[in-house]
Amino acid sequence: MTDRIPQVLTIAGTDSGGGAGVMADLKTFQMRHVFGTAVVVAVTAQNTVGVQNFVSLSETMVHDQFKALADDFTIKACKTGMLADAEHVRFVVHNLKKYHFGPLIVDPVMIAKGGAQLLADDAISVVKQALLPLATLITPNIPEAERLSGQTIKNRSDMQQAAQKLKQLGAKNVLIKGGHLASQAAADYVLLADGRSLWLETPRFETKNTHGTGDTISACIVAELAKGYDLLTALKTAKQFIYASIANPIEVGHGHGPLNLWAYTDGYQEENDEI
Ligand SMILES: Nc1ncnc2c1ncn2[C@@H]1O[C@H](COP(=O)(O)OP(=O)(O)OP(=O)(O)O)[C@@H](O)[C@H]1O
Ligand SMILES: Cc1ncc(COP(=O)(O)O)c(N)n1
Repeated sequence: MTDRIPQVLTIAGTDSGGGAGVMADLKTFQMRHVFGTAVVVAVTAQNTVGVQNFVSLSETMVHDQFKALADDFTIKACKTGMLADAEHVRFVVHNLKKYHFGPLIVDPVMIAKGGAQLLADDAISVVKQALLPLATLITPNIPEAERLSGQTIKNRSDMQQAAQKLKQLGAKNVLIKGGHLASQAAADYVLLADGRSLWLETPRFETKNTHGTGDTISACIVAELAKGYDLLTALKTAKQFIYASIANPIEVGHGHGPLNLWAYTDGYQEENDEI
């Protein structure tokens, strides 16, 4: 039997509200025609208004989930999201070194849209020292890039400088998401391993429904890499996917609503039929 469907993995926290974290990742994987699996690091009680509570899983549960997947699946690409604290970052790093899950996208989730802290302060240095050097691509938003690079980011030139610093920390490729920058465009900066750089840009769509945008764009990149596309093609597809998901809003909940993952169409089905 052949592995016709690429299998991918998210290592993150759940969102009971279904818009971010593991749930957003699995929904994105499904929409992008790959088979999604998950190692749950933390469980949040969360909705579109905010995070009410969360608990992280035991060391054994984290290790056992990794082993269960490694024993049975051929994972082509993976990502990390909410990792809770320093201890859990170390558990995850241990497993990422032990097993081969393909290219790793590190989405260094720190603070939820509603303000809840999803990564303890003591974890930042562990992320920098132990996780970043394993990353094929790191995808911080502006506050996360500021924290990791140790510089403030107010404009595009600051984004470019910060990306160089993140590369020096060991991430092979860098995507700094510009959603939090006050600008008319939604402009993200890409610095590639070979030194090439570019801006990925769409119009900014005015909406409060942007819960899970960071999770969704990184999950889409994982899916495209698993299907065999090169990183630049994966990044461009993911940027179009996220724009369509934001610019065709659905109304769910009373706070920052989730994205419309049905909005993007790219003819993937026809392409697939020819295989
Ligand atoms: N209003 C918007 N219109 C269009 N694109 C947007 C908008 N807001 C964010 N984006 C895009 O969505 C992607 C995620 O960006 P953002 O900087 O918001 O990440 P994030 O803070 O990690 O997301 P989140 O915290 O919601 O998960 C980027 O490509 C960004 O440019
Ligand atoms: C489990 C989990 N992971 C990530 C986010 C970030 O998403 P957002 O910034 O849109 O709240 C979240 N809220 N919850």
